[in-house]
Amino acid sequence: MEWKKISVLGAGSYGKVYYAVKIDSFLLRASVAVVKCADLWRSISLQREAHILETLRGSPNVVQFFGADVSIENNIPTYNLFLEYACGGSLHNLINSKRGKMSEVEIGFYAYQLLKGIQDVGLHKGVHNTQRKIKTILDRNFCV
Ligand SMILES: Nc1ncnc2c1ncn2[C@@H]1O[C@H](COP(=O)(O)OP(=O)(O)OP(=O)(O)O)[C@@H](O)[C@H]1O
Repeated sequence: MEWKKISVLGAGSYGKVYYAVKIDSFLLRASVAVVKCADLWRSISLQREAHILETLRGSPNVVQFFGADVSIENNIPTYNLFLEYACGGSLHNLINSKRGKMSEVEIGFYAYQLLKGIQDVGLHKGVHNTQRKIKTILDRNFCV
């Protein structure tokens, strides 16, 4: 059973981000994920991200890490990092869609969850001393 890349969600400096599905025809079940892809030779930042997310598995305010592998795409070894799909898009896009205007209640709502996520990252020994970048993406309930 393989993940099938369906569409491009975005891109980072390392490569592209895809929406992907995996169909289990035996159990009649479909799973969705996000796949971040980079040429293997320039995937060090993604590998580091995988390591950090691995140590944060189970944290409710951090996107879940499903695993990583290497595949051959157009004869090029490609590193794939599989993540929980956050269907709400990025907090940055949400703020832009509101032309930068948010109520105090909304700001408090997102700030609280953001701080909870940062706390999870900060509490984890494995992430200590690692340069951290926090990306805020939203789930279907518009929670960080
Ligand atoms: N788990 C996810 N669920 C939904 N969309 C995602 C997810 N992860 C990333 N994306 C989408 O892909 C885009 C790029 O992702 P990513 O966070 O890796 O890039 P970046 O942080 O902008 O890049 P860089 O790390 O090079 O600065 C995001 O802006 C977002 O739209």
